[in-house]
Amino acid sequence: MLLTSKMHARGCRHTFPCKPYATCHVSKPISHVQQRKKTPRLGLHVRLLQHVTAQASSGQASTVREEQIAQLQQAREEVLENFLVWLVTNGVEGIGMDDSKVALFEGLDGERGLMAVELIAAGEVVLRIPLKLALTDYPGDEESNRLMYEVLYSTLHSAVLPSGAAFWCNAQLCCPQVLPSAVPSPLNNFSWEEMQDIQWDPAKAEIYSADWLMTDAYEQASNCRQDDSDVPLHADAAGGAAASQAIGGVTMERFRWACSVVHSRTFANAARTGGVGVRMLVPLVDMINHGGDVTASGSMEDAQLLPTDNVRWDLVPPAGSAGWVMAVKATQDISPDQELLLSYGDRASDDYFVHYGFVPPLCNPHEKLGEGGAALGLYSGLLEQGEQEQQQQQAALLRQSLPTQHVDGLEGVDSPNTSSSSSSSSSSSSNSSRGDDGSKDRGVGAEASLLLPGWYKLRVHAGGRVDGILANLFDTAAMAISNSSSSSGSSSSSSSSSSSSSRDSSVSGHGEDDLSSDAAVALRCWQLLGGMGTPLLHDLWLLREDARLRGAAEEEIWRLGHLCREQIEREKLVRRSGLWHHLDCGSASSSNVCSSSSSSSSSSGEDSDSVLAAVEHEVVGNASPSTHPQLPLSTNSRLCIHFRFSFLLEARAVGCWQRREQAWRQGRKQAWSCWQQREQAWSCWHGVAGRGGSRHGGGRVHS
Ligand SMILES: C[S@@+](CC[C@H](N)C(=O)[O-])C[C@H]1O[C@@H](n2cnc3c(N)ncnc32)[C@H](O)[C@@H]1O
Repeated sequence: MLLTSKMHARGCRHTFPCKPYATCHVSKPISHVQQRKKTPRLGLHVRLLQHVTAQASSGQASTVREEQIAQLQQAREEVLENFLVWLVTNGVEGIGMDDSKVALFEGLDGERGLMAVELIAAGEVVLRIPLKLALTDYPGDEESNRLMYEVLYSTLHSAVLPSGAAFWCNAQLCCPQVLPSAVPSPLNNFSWEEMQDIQWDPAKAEIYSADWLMTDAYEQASNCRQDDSDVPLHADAAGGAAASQAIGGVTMERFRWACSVVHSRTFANAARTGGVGVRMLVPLVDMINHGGDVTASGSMEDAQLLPTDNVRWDLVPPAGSAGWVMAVKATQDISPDQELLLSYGDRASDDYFVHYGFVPPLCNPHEKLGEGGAALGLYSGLLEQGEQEQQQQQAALLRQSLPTQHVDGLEGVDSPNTSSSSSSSSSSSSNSSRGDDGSKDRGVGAEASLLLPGWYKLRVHAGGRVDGILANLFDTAAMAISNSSSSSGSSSSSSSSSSSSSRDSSVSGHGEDDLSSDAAVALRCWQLLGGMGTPLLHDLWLLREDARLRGAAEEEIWRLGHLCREQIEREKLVRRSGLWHHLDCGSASSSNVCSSSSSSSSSSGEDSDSVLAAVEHEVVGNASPSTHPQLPLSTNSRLCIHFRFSFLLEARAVGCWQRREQAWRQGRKQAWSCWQQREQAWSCWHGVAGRGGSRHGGGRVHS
């Protein structure tokens, strides 16, 4: 079914090098391989950028740089032109011809994509790619270049190696450089030092574990080869045997590259029986960049989401002599010059960061909302190993007390029956190292003590990961606990007769506990942020200075300056609140959130005040770009900072807002009056969580 090496060889020899455009009647290929000056994105092709940056900092004459850039551009243009010709000669429709509405482009950062050159109407099929050109993992397909990929890295040893060999073979023969030389993700190209710069433990853990799996897979496959053993590495005997054949000549580096290509550029359809069906790397479709959802107003306080993707793909069954085709269809009108964007799925930011090497622009509403997949690390690290069993039992108890529609996905939450006691016991064991144990909490000020009960109720022990369903569950759990307590007129321990009374009341009331649970999330954000070495304001300031040094557009510099100013305001708010001192879970926390100097030097309020003032002076005073050892930022550092900022502050906070928004929308006046009463306290929490500045904006009227 798929293109054989022979066909490739024929196509290559006779088509590309000799008469590229005449042969396939492409009359305007060059204009279709458009150069477009795009706003630089995160997730750049590092090698090229590093090259250019190195030249820049070595102070060589700009003409040398320009020449090099021109040469590189020319080489890349050629690659794309050859690729276009290859596509057209192999039956791809919708690109490269006079009447084509779609063109390939390459941004100055080296990222390619597809764009409309003419108006495309919603519903129109814009591209048709014969699936014979794809690399798939469809097992029965003898002709295919098997990309035996089965979602988990652990199976890659029987997967990518065979495909790798075949795949490179194909690529050699058609357009080798069309695939990126390195996928700009931490998995692929972060040094050890850069890894430390990530500062977000769940993401790091994911990278380490994927790294381990890749290494392990490679080693197992190599051993298999060395032993000349026929023992399959995988339950699928064909895959195992293929792996043993294909390892020859494939270096570890190449193997890792193949894994990241597979991860960042393949699509899978859904299997009839559920789960992933056939995984495909489809040329050209793999050039389409991601467009995710945004909130309608651009503010995370808005619950209405708008998709920014404008195309989707469908598999079209064979008709007549033609085989399977992947059809790319517009899902909304696309005007000329607009980029074609495909949704890679509703994922949390760390998923994009780790596997694709970019962070969605502020803000990604799917941090908490994805079903199961959008896992959050909000509560990671709270659980000591030994507690797991106990927590599972408690979770089982809680299950009984929740409305059944909320139970799916529950992994572990304190039981209503035992919430007080278990909270205090677990807080002493699991949080002692973080300094947020009960003794700290006892010293918290009046406003905070209003909020902290929710924190206890929401203590989550879900193996460190919390997903969207679970996050909502926490609310429900808190509601159930609180309502059953209040209906019985006593504390949470009185909710032991879980079941029916808590079910009923949990459905009707969402107010105070919703706020409490938001506070719990906000507090957790605070703590997590506190665990990071780099102060947020400093991060933001670095981003802005970097943008200025890079000569970024005024708009971008202004935006970053604006974010800095907002953050300064938040930090001032937190200082004024008094909560600052009470909730200081250690000097790292305070300095991290609220100062721009290193954690060790800023544990005292005065120190950090003066640093804040200094940054304020720089930011507000719009001083000329500062010199700083980290400047200009490397691509990876910039990516890390965006990740920290976007993921931790904005995304984490959105959960609080969305849930409150929900309460408002559902007309829960109780929630609103509660909100008003706690206005003061909330400004503090939201200052911490990063949404304080815009809370009053947007003209929303609640009565
Ligand atoms: C399927 S490929 C898309 C084509 C890719 N731009 C290229 O040049 O080959 C996925 C990669 O494109 C980049 N990418 C896709 N969507 C992006 C986005 N919204 N922002 C930044 N980079 C994006 C990332 O580097 C990602 O790993």
